[in-house]
Amino acid sequence: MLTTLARLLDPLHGVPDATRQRFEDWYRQAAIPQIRYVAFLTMGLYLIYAAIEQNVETDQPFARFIVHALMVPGALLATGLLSFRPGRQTLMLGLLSCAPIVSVLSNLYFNFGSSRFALYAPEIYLNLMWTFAISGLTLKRAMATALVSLSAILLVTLEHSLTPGPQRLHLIWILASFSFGLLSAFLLEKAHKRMFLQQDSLELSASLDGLTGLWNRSRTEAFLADEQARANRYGTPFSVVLIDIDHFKHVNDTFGHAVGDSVLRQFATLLRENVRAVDKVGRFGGEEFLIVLPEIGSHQAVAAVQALRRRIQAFAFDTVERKTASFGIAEYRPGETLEALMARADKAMYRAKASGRDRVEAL
Ligand SMILES: Nc1nc2c(ncn2[C@@H]2O[C@H](COP(=O)(O)OP(=O)(O)OP(=O)(O)O)[C@@H](O)[C@H]2O)c(=O)[nH]1
Repeated sequence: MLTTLARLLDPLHGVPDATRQRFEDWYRQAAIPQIRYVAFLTMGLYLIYAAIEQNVETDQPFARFIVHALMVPGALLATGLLSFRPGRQTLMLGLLSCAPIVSVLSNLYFNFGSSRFALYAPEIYLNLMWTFAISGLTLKRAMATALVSLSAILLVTLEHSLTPGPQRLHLIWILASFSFGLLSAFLLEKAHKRMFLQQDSLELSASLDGLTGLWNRSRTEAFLADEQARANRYGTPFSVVLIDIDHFKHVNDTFGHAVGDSVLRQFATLLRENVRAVDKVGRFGGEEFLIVLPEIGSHQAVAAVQALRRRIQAFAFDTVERKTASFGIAEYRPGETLEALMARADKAMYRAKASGRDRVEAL
């Protein structure tokens, strides 16, 4: 019940930290173009605003010009330009979080107390909405920025708002813009989180083998390529094991395809449960499987795979009881192609078959 409620408020509630981190990275990348265009557009609008303001009879026209034509547009221009620099995104978000606060403070400094305040106050409301709904900040950051702005506004205007008069209307508009802004930011973030989770589960199901739930062939090959890149970069070893169930055709022919499928599923579970968490187990096709073993050479791989072979040999499969498999191990040789590595594993596996099956061979 509580978990359902928490999930309703935050679709990422209870997901592992790594998934949350991936969401944050994904969200940041998605928000960058939005931040860039919103920053440039707002900068343009501020310049128009400053030009109009110069033609209106106001006090402190020079100081207003400095803030509205130089400081705020300057901060927005810097934000927009920094969005092109991947290494400067923290600075960009810092600027983006500070600009609305500076803008609200300047507005209060110039206008509060003057008879023209009602004319200039809408900028403050707009600022709160902007911070939450369109700036591109995450809910957490927008909330921090808007709360600082709101506290400043309340501190400065509260005394006037408490006495009867039009200032009280100002409080209502502040409350309205804050709450509408907060609501849209909350709903937007929720929608983004849902979208991320959907995309994530689509990506995952596209990487899995439908029958066994293991990684499919193309995903396993991608793991292999990652390991090869890591080995070439850091000089760490890794090994692969090609596994083929012995006389599997006999299972299909004797007990039918459904039993064959069930054996494949149980076999897959056995593989998954008897390797390290870092090992990647994939179904390569039919009754053939591949395990990628990071950080270990063929010597250690043989010991690990012998233990796995014994577990399979001793396992009581439904209907067919005993089933064995043949294993071919190859350790990556720096500089060789993945085709060459796989060809050696394949050769080792056929050697295991030729030597009587239920064996482990390394090449
Ligand atoms: N039930 C089922 N059978 C499959 C699946 N994919 C492949 N097969 C069967 O797996 C069998 C593979 O047999 P073979 O490659 O001839 O070899 P084997 O009988 O395992 O004998 P050895 O490999 O020489 O020990 C074939 O009969 C395929 O039809 C599947 O998804 N489900």
